[in-house]
Amino acid sequence: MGDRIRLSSSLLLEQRAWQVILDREGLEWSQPQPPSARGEESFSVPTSEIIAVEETEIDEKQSNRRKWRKMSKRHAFTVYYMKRKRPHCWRCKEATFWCVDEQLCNQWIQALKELIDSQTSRPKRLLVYINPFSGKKQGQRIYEQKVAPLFSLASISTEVVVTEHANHAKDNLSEVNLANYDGIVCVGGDGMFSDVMHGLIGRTQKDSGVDQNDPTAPLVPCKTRIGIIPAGSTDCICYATVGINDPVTSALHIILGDSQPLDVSSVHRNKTFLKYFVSLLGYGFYGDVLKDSEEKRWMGSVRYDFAGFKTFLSHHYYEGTVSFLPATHTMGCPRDGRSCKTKCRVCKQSKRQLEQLQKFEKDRHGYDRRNQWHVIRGKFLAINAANMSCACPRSPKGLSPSAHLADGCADLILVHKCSRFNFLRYLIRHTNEDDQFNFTFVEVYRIRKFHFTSQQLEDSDDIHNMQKKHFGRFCSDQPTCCCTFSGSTWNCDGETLESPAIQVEVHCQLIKLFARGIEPPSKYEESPSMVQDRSYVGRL
Ligand SMILES: Nc1ncnc2c1ncn2[C@@H]1O[C@H](COP(=O)(O)OP(=O)(O)OP(=O)(O)O)[C@@H](O)[C@H]1O
Repeated sequence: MGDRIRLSSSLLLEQRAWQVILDREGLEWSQPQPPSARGEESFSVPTSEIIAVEETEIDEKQSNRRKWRKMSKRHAFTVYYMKRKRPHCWRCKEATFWCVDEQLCNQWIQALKELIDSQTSRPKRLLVYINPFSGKKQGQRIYEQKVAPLFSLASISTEVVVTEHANHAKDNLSEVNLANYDGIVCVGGDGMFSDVMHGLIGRTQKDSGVDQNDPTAPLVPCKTRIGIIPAGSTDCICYATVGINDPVTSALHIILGDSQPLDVSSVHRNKTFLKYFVSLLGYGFYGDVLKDSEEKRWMGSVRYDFAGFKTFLSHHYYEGTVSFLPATHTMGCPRDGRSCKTKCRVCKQSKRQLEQLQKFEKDRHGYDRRNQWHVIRGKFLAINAANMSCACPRSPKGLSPSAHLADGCADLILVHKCSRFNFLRYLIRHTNEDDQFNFTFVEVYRIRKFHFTSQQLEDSDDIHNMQKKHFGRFCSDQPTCCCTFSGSTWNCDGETLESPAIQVEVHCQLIKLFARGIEPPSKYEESPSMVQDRSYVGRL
């Protein structure tokens, strides 16, 4: 605790007397004379984890309790704070302290309010977009029952927009006055997040006069943070940045004003902007699974397993050229086993070094980077660019377990043509402890930029004519292959993208989320056992 004590009083909690101390570091309560059987009891909540304070309404039953009869008047205040329930899962807890007089009670409430207000990173006004059709169509219910009461407890005002069509949030963000809000919240899945992200990045570039179609234009980072309340059928971005898909935990990250910078990659074809992604851009296997699953939406969530199995059996491979610029500014590499954690040092240092490198490249205008590009021609079962680990409940370590959220890099994973059995071994390694990159047919690089051109496009300027002319070309050297099409689709953060040639660039820390990355397990162990175990949310 800090040395500047603001308040120190003897207060009652759960009918026992405690010495309660408040300073700028937080709130601490301990037993002045611990009963010998119980041993010393002391609890603390850091300021950054105090959610709210309220004067407590005292009902008849409470005021008639034996201990209270000694006091002439009854006054109490309740402190709401964040408690780690299990790894990555947070809850709002409460502790009610009883004071001997009204003046003391008001003094405590005032001091706690001042302390909470000193947390300037916390949002006061939020713009909330809810997709009513996300996942199991529970978005609105989840928001109203689990999230809105917490926002109101934390005195956050909200403007809620229930989306009426695809891209509603994106379109809306092009015209709202962003200065009116401290953050944007999306309630839905990865698609909804993507809508909000595209809206916010597009708006920021437009306001700054940056042309998104220019692949060489440095993008302006967005100031407004985005919060994700997971309610979709796929919530991978929330999982990879918070560690769990839990609406209450995400709401608490927003309330406490967490901030997690995130890299965003842009996808262009020549001078046309196509899309942004923060998680995965996958061609071949992951593109085909997505395309097939989109055609089978009527199957519900089982469509992903079905499409995955079918795509695995079809075993298509794709020919093309990948060229990439390796990341030289970062001290991390894809197989170093150093996963991205809260306050990641790799991300911080990489950002600093990238800024120096970009300044050097700018100063030496015309600096020839061509000789630094690597070129790989081949036949690929999958080409994946992972901007983050891409961990999800199905694959808790993700496609690239050591990829970082904010280091200005992506991990480019090239899975060359191999037997079905070997490809199955590769896929299985995403679910166990073994290194999924330890195969001769898998290459992985940490990169800043990459280009891909499919074989068809290299052969001709007109891809459509080429598909007709060379139909089945890729099957010709694999007689058993039953392939009836020659190009794959890109899986761009769960949205399909058709383009036989793309240019990708990672933009370091372009956006910020209300999150803090993955907390190490020690954080959970440090969390104090609490005197009261009444969950605020549990009562809602
Ligand atoms: N009211 C609406 N009607 C139809 N589509 C909408 C609506 N609001 C948002 N969308 C679109 O729905 C898409 C998917 O949304 P979201 O990711 O929230 O749900 P999901 O169930 O997880 O989706 P998916 O199953 O595609 O992963 C988004 O691209 C978004 O633009």
